[in-house]
Amino acid sequence: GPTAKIGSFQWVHTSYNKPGLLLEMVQSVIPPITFISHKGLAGRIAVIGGSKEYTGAPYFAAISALKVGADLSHVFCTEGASTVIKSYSPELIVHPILESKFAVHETSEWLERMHAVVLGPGLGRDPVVCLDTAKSILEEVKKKNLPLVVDADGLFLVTEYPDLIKSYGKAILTPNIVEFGRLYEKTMGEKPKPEEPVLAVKVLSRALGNVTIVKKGPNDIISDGENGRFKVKCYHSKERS
Ligand SMILES: NC(=O)C1=CN([C@@H]2O[C@H](COP(=O)(O)OP(=O)(O)OC[C@H]3O[C@@H](n4cnc5c(N)ncnc54)[C@H](OP(=O)(O)O)[C@@H]3O)[C@@H](O)[C@H]2O)[C@@H](O)CC1
Ligand SMILES: Nc1ncnc2c1ncn2[C@@H]1O[C@H](COP(=O)(O)OP(=O)(O)OP(=O)(O)O)[C@@H](O)[C@H]1O
Repeated sequence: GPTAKIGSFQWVHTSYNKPGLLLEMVQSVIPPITFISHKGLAGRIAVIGGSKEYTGAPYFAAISALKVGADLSHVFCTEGASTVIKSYSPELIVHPILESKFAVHETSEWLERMHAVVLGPGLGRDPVVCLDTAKSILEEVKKKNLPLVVDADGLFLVTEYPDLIKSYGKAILTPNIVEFGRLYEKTMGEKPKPEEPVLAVKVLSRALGNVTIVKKGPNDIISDGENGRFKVKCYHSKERS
């Protein structure tokens, strides 16, 4: 299939046959540099995640947003994670508010200015922080109609309450094989059939009202239940990123 080189990774996009299409798609999302733009216009990202135990995952999500071109990256985490994440990088803006009783309100005010949200990396599964606060924050994200990526413990939350994400067209779920299996079983009432991995992703996406699912693995399988069903194969060293 056609290939495009991005950094040291080579991606093969298997269902489109036009050479260079992926590169064109990437170019189309890069904003032009002009003299009238200012810091923030190329992307303000919110990462909801980070707990006493897990500080790496939210850091990587937030710093990756900056590395691919966003201007500002905020992390909304617990007190215990905050100083650690701040000291990984002076570039991140870190709000230690997830345990505050005003967490939802305060986060929601910040969300007014955000362009996209990532929910779940390193969030943990605390009944209050994850199942209560993060749940309410997800509702706020939906009210504001913001693009949303749900990963890690955000997927745990969504597996507890699949209706939370149902038919939210701006959601992208990024389960690994284990997270996918749990969400599939909860939603479909049976385990996914391993012999039909692509169909399983499509079926789950449909059952959740066509949210986009990126099932990670040796082949990432991406589907919105209808169009653009494809596999992305990633050729690089076995060391993963
Ligand atoms: N540095 C940080 O801040 C990070 C923070 N993170 C945080 O960690 C927390 C727990 O997340 P988790 O994935 O370890 O636990 P869970 O979902 O219970 O699964 C455990 C079971 O699933 C299996 N298994 C797992 N992955 C698999 C795979 N890809 N492919 C195949 N099998 C796989 C695994 O099998 P095993 O390897 O033991 O054989 C085991 O049986 C969560 O709070 C998250 O936010 C992480 O996101 C990482 C970095
Ligand atoms: N067996 C594999 N061989 C090569 N690359 C893989 C393999 N499995 C996963 N990957 C790559 O690693 C990425 C993350 O998939 P993985 O299954 O490790 O998810 P994860 O456990 O949620 O990891 P992370 O928390 O780092 O996102 C995939 O998108 C893919 O690019």
